[in-house]
Amino acid sequence: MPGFSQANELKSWTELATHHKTLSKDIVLKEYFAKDPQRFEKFSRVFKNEADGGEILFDFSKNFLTEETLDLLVKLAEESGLEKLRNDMFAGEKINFTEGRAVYHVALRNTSNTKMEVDGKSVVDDVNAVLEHMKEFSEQVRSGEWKGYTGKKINTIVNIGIGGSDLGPVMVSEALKPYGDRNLKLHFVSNIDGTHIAEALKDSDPETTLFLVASKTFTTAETVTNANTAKTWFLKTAKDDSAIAKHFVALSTNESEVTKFGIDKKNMFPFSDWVGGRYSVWSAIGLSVCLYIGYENFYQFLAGAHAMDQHFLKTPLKENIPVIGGLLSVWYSDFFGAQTHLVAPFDQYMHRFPAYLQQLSMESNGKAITRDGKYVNYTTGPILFGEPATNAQHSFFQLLHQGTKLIPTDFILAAKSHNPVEGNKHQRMLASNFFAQSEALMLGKPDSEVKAEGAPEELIPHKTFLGNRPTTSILVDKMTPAALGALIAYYEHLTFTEGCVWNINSFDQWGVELGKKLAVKILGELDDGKAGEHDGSTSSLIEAFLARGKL
Ligand SMILES: O=P(O)(O)OC[C@H]1O[C@H](O)[C@@H](O)[C@@H](O)[C@@H]1O
Repeated sequence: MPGFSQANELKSWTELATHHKTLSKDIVLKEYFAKDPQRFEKFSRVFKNEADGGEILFDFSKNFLTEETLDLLVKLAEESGLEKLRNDMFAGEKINFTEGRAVYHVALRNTSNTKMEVDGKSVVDDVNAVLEHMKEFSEQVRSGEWKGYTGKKINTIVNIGIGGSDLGPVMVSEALKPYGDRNLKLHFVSNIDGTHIAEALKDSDPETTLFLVASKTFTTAETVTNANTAKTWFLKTAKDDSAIAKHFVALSTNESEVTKFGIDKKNMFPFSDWVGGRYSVWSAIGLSVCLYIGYENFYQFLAGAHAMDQHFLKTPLKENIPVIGGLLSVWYSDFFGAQTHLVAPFDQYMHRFPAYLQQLSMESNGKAITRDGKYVNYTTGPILFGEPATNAQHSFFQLLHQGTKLIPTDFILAAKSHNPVEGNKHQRMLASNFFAQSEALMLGKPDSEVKAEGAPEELIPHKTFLGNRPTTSILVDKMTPAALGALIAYYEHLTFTEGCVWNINSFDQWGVELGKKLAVKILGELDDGKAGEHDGSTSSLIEAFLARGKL
């Protein structure tokens, strides 16, 4: 445990509160840029990705910060014990103390084969053995050497998993679609809603479909139910249990449940309990990605994340990109009263990125209890949301520009498009929006300008934009596997930084357990056709469902 309980007991927190009083009255971003021609240089950082030689430019200069702010925020990180907690994570210490586990997803992408141990035992060989198995298997499936039970090549992959066993694989395979094998059809089935599996099966042929049952625990009701439905569907045609080995593989930590389900141990891709669900795309859970983009690209994805890990581990805090991102988030949440964090990728392939980040951020830092068991005296994890731009501009950006809420926003763009259609015209239009939005959010539109445009007097307030809305712009060279890996690792370490300052355990998820237990009890009542003891609303709703939903 660190030497403090509540973050707001720290000296730097009090100093930040005093600093905030003056800064919040004074800061007008456009004026700060006019006053300081070096502002961009001071508050932007370039990440050099050793994995593929690419760069990512993080421009923090359109945020509410001065050199004093940054110094105080760095002091806050130091006082909160960020360096120790970070080093403990990289040393395989059990920093997820409520579950007695190490937090070691960084060991899954240890492409430099650095010594990494848990309980004094190296994990490097085990990690590499699974990667080797993934390589061999993905090459067999992609080449057609791996055949279905009737001797046909696999052309459809159905990943059955939910939460961290779904969001990472689906997001990454969408984001890296330009690297995908278009002869492979991918489906991701997560929802217990029968529609999800039914639609995937309608589109599949049992002779050529491979099911990946992805579940860390292999006890998640949705996944086990969907996997059993898939097995029944498959056996209806295949008839023979021995055919399962060619069509079902498991990605899991739970060998006994996997074998009970009927999947052979040799078709199981294991990982360890020190991999949290929302950090598991780097593990065997990423097999669908590996199959789709091929092992070399998957390895590059890991290497890009590893490069960001090294940056996070070794760079002084003031230059440390994810640390700055995390500290800014704390700054907005706890001193400016921001409730949200918007992430808008200007990249259609990244359309599931905000959904992925929702689990990463909100499952990690949606907590209110400090590491020593007290209720926090301040606000913690923001509500993260987002949509790809420019679509988002045409829906909810109205609230960003003229609403009453402060919404710290990240904009992400890759300079080089994978599809430079029409002589790159689309890309130039996309990029012009990326620049225009952050500029407009900062500059606003004063009433004098609206007036000069000839707007009638009564419309002037409606057409005025106050501006001074903070944004972080993230410019990637090209969205390669290594760039995406680094970008995800950036958000992971940003989330880590926030959780450390707030002194909460970012690595458990007890909050999702309650709903699961209650649902099991009510399922029994639905099976019996009678509502049990509930409040008036719940019983009536159950009765109404039973009356209307009869098959
Ligand atoms: O991989 P599993 O074990 O099926 O878990 C799937 C999901 O279940 C729960 O909702 C949480 O624990 C998530 O963090 C997890 O990702």
